[in-house]
Amino acid sequence: MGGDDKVIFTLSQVSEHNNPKDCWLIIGGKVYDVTKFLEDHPGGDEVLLSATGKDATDDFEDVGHSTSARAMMDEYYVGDIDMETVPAKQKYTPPKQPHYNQDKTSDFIIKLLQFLVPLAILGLAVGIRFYTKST
Ligand code: HEM
Repeated sequence: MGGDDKVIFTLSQVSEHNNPKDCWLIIGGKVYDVTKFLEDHPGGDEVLLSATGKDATDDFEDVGHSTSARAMMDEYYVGDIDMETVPAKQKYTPPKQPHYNQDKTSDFIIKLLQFLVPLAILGLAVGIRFYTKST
C-alpha cells in the first residue's frame, strides 16, 4: 500500500544468521548481511562473527571505522531491526547512582515522624478535651 517495502527483523530472526556461511550484523538500527564480506573485512572474520546475535553498534563505533568503511555498509544492508526486541542493557547501560547515607537519614526522619505525628494529634485531642471540660 505505502510502497515502502522496508523489511523489519527481530533480534531472534537476526540471531539465526550467526555462522561463517550466513552472518548478519546489527549496527545503528540496521541489519547487514556480511556473509560475503567476512573474508574481505580488514578487521578479520572473527570479530564480525563474535558481533552477531546482538546490537554491534558499540563494537563497530569503538573501532572508529573510516567514512569509506561506512560507505561500504550500504552494499550489505538487508533491512532494519525492531529495537523493541533488543534488550535495553545492550543498547545503553545507564550509570548506576551510588546510595548515599543521606537516603538513610531521610528514611529515619520519616519513621520518626510516623511515630511523632499521631502522638501529637493524640496530645492535641486530650488537650482540647481537657480545655472544653473545664469551661
Ligand atoms: C558492515 C559492517 C562493517 C564494515 C563494512 C567494516 C569495514 C571495515 C573496514 C573497511 C576496515 C578498515 C579500516 C577502516 O576503513 O576503518 C575495518 C577495520 C576494522 N573493523 Fe570493521 N567493518 C564492519 C563491521 C565491524 C564490526 C561489527 C567490528 C567489531 C566487532 C569490526 C571490527 C574491525 C576492526 C577491529 C578493524 C581494525 C582492523 C585493523 O585496524 O587492524 N568491524 N572494518
